[in-house]
Amino acid sequence: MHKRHVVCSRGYSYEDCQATADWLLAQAAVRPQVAIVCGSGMGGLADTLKDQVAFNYKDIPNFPLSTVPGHAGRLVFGTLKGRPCVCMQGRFHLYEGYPVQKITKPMRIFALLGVETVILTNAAGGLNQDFKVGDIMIIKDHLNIAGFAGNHPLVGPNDDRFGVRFPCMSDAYDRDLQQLALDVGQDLGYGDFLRDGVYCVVGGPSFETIAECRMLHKLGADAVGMSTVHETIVARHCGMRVFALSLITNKAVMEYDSEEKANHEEVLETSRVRASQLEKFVSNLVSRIKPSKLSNS
Ligand SMILES: O=P(O)(O)O[C@H]1O[C@H](CO)[C@@H](O)[C@H]1O
Ligand code: HPA
Repeated sequence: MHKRHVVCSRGYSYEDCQATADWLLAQAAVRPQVAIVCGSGMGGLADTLKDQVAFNYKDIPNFPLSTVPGHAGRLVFGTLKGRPCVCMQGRFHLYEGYPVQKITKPMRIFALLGVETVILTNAAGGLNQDFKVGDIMIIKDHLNIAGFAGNHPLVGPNDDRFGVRFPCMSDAYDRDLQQLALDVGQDLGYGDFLRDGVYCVVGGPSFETIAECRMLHKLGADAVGMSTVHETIVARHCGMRVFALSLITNKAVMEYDSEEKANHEEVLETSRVRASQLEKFVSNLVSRIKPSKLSNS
């Protein structure tokens, strides 16, 4: 009982999430069906929303703050090809020092806003040797190595109002949405740089060693990054569908004679180069997602 009180009082309880959702619902007329999270350097996605109502994270009650370059820190409501959406222009990462419950709290708030589908985007290093910088990888599965050891967003008392104690993750990434994204990519002529694969989350903020990259690849990962998986788990826990993609912004360094060095500037530069194609991809995908219930916005 005491333990439950401690966890709830940190600001991640159902009531805390509901209070933030109520505040947002009172400020914005849009009732979003789709939530989009912008990866590093991909904040331009949010700028494509029409009829925007935007909030700086610092002005939203009980919302974390963005601290990473390439993550502006704004929550943008609006429409994308007529579909009501909310977009996180900036996400939170474990290495910023936030507890995993805090970086995933926006997912619970989205569920309480009535969001049905979450689209997560990220920048990632390519481990699969067939991948090239600039490829877009549709995430079909993930490896949550830290999660095996207990650094998992659902650790703590379970609130059944969000979801079940032991949620299934074999269907974490919605297969219909993956197929729809492939169709959208083909229609846009993106076939040459559209892939699918397994994303592995690491804690960061240092990039991986050569031995770590080789290990992750052997374990079945095609791309490595420092986000997304925690958000996926929490979004699934509260019943939302998830589609996720990685932009391969750099090749993971796998050879000892390589002169390459992973760096955040290259990550942001690759995101900039692919920005308009990513925006088209996501907006076309959003326009073709069938809502499961009729919106009143
Ligand atoms: O996953 P997103 O937020 O796109 O950011 C990726 O880019 C940063 C490293 O350059 C890390 O934060 C990594 O996770
Ligand atoms: O190579 C990487 N490793 C981890 N995170 C990343 N985010 C972009 N590129 C990378």
